[in-house]
Amino acid sequence: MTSALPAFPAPPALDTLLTPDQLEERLRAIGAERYHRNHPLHKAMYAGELTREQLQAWALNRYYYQAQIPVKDATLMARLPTPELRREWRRRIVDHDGTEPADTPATEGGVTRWLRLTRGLELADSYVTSLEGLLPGTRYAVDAYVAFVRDRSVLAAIASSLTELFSPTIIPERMSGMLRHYPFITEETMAYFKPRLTQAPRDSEFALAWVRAHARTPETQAEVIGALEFKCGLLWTLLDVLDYSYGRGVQGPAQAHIPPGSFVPEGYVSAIGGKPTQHALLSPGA
Ligand SMILES: O=C(O)c1cc(C(=O)O)c2c(n1)C(=O)C(=O)c1cc(C(=O)O)[nH]c1-2
Repeated sequence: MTSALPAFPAPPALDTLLTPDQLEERLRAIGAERYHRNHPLHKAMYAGELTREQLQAWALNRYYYQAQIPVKDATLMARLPTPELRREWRRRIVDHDGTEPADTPATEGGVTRWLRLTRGLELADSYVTSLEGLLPGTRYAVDAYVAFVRDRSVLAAIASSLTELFSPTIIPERMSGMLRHYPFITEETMAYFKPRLTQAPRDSEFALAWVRAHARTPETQAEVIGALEFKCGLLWTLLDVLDYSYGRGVQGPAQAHIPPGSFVPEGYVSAIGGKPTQHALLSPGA
């Protein structure tokens, strides 16, 4: 039995056909307006206005995005029709999952590098990877990305990765702001981000060229625009749910709405009651 309503209906066609340059201009305008670089929580983060516990919550939740990116890419790769496209997507999976120690070159993947950040913030790997303390909103938003690339056209799926066109703007401001403002953040804990500065432009240039070449009707151009809007909304939502759940700065605990079962930092207990998630933290000396 097929369901009556598609999970992600295609948006209505554009009124006019855009040239590839006009389409790219539209996509860049969407990024300038909607990318999570403009989210108030991102700005507060690199301005040094968050507490260590709020950064723990961010890193813990964003781990799920990192962990599901290779799942998303493998889902898409299975749908790609040519060896050239599959090779391109295979490299993305290797970037995130790494290679075997015996492989040449043996590379650490992005998911493992993310754990350096969560460890630097004193979260235990076992707690982070168990996904136990995730906010439900994080889980729904990230799962929607995997479902989107599974259910929509290959063109829309490829276009949904185009937020990476804009990540080279957000990563340097996040890295330098965090290193400057938080004494417990070091180059080592931020190691995840450096390789992304070369990986993201390479990946997004390929995806952009492919989209420019293949979105040549008002229908497909609308799909591409809709895919990028969907993805910007997803990244925005990841920050919205953190903001709502943990608040910002020293006022955070008084503003917090932590859902039952999600990570409860020690500093939130007097405001919200309940118990802190002690097993979330590295044991001293670990
Ligand atoms: O730090 C960021 O703000 C940021 C943003 C994005 C993005 O724009 O989707 C990605 C990443 N990082 C990232 O690290 C990453 O591996 C990644 C993969 C993808 C994707 O859609 O395939 N986006 C992103």
